[in-house]
Amino acid sequence: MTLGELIPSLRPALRAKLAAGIWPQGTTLDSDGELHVGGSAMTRVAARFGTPAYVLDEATFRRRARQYRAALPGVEVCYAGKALLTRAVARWVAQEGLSLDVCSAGELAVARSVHFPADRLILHGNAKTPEDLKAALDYHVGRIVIDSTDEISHLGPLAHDQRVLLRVTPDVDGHTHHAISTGVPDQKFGIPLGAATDAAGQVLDQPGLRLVGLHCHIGSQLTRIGAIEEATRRLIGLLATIRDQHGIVLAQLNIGGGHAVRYTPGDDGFDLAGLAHRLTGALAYESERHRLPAPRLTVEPGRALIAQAGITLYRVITVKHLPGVRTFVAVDGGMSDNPRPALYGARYTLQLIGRRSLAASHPATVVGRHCEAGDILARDVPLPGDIHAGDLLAVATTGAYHHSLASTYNLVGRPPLVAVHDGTARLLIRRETEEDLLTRDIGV
Ligand SMILES: Cc1ncc(COP(=O)(O)O)c(C=O)c1O
Ligand SMILES: N[C@@H](CCCC[NH3+])C(=O)O
Repeated sequence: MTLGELIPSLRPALRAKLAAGIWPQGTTLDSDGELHVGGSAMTRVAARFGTPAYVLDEATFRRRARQYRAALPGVEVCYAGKALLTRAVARWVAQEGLSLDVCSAGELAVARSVHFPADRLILHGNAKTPEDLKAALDYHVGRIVIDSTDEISHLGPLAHDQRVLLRVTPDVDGHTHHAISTGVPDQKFGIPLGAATDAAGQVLDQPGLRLVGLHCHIGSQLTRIGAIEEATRRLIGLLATIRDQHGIVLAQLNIGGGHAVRYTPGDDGFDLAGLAHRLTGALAYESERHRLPAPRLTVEPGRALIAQAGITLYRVITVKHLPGVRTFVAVDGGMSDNPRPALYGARYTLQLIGRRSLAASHPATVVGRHCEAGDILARDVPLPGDIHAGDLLAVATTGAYHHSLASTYNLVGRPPLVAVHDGTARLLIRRETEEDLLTRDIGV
């Protein structure tokens, strides 16, 4: 029996400190190492659903959604479903009054399955297939964001009074990892600023399309709000040029998402209040300068709404101490459930859970079970020196781009996604089984 169990009034004092703003809201670590998320004990979740497991705290997501709506009054907040989309998440998005960005017929099918309001859906994609476009037109999605001049001729003949935005590359560097930097000329998304006025003319020539605004998205995990402000200013300038050239005033300006979150205590956060302030100023100034009515703004955060709501639970399988080299702690997941370290050099905050260790912390490298030396989940993170096989580890801030980026590499089935709320835990996505994997393998 732990001290906390013997003397319940001592429990708060015995709680260990968790880094602020990284774990789901209200997460606590008890004196016995139990981690509570959304009122559920994570050792019980691990026992019930197995490991690895993604856990998602509904209240954290809803709170972030409300914070966004409160910080940006009058601005449409559109959740970018690519970060994590399931039917439950789509319902939460609908209930919180957000719009939803989908970027494939598959994501649209999830939205459709919960009757997500079509007028609050925005379809994205730099290479939408005929199936993507057909699905969007069938469901009458509110807006399609045109990404290329080819797409104008693909979509135009199929559409009837379809509202569209034009995605423009504003030539603004978001100063983020090059793989997720999309505001600069040398990347695949959008139409260059210099070509956008002509492209707008091509859209206006299509009787089936109704051009209602412009879009830009300069990248992901952005910390510099000045870059988003600059892109906004440039696009308002473009609205004026389009008015001057084509005699049409576009009413909508979607400035994308990309707002950063903190994965480790040392990371820069994102100044949402600062962004709101700078956008209000930029919108008023540029609209006045160009004698334009202020367009309705849309923001499209994915990560900033859902990353902090998620954690991942792993079981330690082996520990290798290589003297003078490093300690490798190998867990039962890896790059198939989290490719972000391999893709972007991402770093995380980890916690041993399920027991309290008094051993001193040492740097260890947490690796996965896949057949790649680069299958590293966390390099040189402090873990108790007595960590051993059978221990449980929790990794914070895994709500965004984990489940959605997962693969079945080495034919390891993808983990379940468990939602926690008010002390209950329920399965949103079940674990992928060997039978699931074999079902698609139909040629013998
Ligand atoms: C068009 C568009 N909107 C929104 C997002 C959401 O990005 P994030 O999750 O970084 O907010 C993305 C992804 O970068 C995107 O491509
Ligand atoms: N997958 C990236 C974000 C991509 C954003 C989508 N355009 C990440 O995990 O950081």
